[in-house]
Amino acid sequence: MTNITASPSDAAQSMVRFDGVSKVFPASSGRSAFIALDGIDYAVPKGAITGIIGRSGAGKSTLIRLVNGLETASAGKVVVDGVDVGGLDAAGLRGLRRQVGMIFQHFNLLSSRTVYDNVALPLEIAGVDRQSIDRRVTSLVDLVGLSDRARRYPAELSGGQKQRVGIARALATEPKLLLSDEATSALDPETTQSILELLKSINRDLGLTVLLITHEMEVVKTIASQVAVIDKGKIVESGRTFDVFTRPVQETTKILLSAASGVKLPDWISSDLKPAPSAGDRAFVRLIFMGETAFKPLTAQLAAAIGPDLNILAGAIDEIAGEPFGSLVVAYPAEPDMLSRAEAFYARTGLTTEVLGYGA
Ligand SMILES: Nc1ncnc2c1ncn2[C@@H]1O[C@H](COP(=O)(O)OP(=O)(O)OP(=O)(O)O)[C@@H](O)[C@H]1O
Repeated sequence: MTNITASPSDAAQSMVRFDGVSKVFPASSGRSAFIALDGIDYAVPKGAITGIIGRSGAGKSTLIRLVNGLETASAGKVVVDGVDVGGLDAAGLRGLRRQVGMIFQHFNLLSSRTVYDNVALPLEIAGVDRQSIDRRVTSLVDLVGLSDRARRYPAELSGGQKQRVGIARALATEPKLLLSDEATSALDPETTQSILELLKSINRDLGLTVLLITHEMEVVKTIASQVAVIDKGKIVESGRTFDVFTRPVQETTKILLSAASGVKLPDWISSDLKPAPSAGDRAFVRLIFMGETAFKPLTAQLAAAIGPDLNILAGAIDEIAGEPFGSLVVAYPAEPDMLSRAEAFYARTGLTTEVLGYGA
């Protein structure tokens, strides 16, 4: 298991730290007690966009709701910018929620209030004076590109515009941390991209830390520099998005990412592959191009090293967390001299490879 354990030096660098956090929902009306989170140790770095991914029911929502005190931990500590959330009284929690904004899948806007008044609401609750509210709301509505819609009601807005209002409202109290709970899951792909661009620019320009949960791998791949994978209430893998997406270790991660990164072999090939070669078989190998190797003409060199028996089956070039990433699936005879020539070539060029199996 790869895991980020906060050391004293990175404690100062983390916006959120989960220290041995568990959450047990007690038994109720015929349901037995349920362990939703089980010993989470994880540090969310300051200033970054971090994604939490996992299957439905893995514990993502529970984890994120612990950060702003919407849930309380059954064991362990959740520390937000140095403050132990479990130790806060009601006034402390109100203060925390000014520091931690949140956006939701279904926007959660008040339908009876205009765009302007929805964004103003957290400031009214915080007792900010009218003039300061006006200044702040005007600039936030402008920041999210809705100046011409400020007097409209939610029902008059598209989904993307509603989420822009949600973002402006979440930023009203100048939080240090923005939590995003499936914020683009109800939006079409084009609108999703525009919301992700907005979140990216807010992260970059305001230095706001973003922690998002999503079942959409594209979202993480597009904007998150860090990712953690949660499965049955445990963090099973975490690290730089590029590393986790290009070299997933855990089976859960591989399944989650299979459609989002690299090239998937057609089923008619992958279902027939064996772990060891028989006479006359070919080796099916995935070549991964990243960093410098993404820009080198290695396919032609591989063809020269293997000869005319090299078969290129599938390929794609992609970008993960802003870094280029290419993947090519090739096949060649699994004969000893051919395999050793290929191995020598991979060693010489530093290409990352994965033997998918052997078959005809
Ligand atoms: N208040 C509750 N009482 C009892 N069980 C709960 C409660 N809230 C969540 N759970 C259970 O805890 C588990 C984790 O739920 P959670 O909503 O955190 O998962 P998730 O990864 O966000 O899933 P999804 O992507 O489907 O929203 C689920 O099995 C859920 O049924």
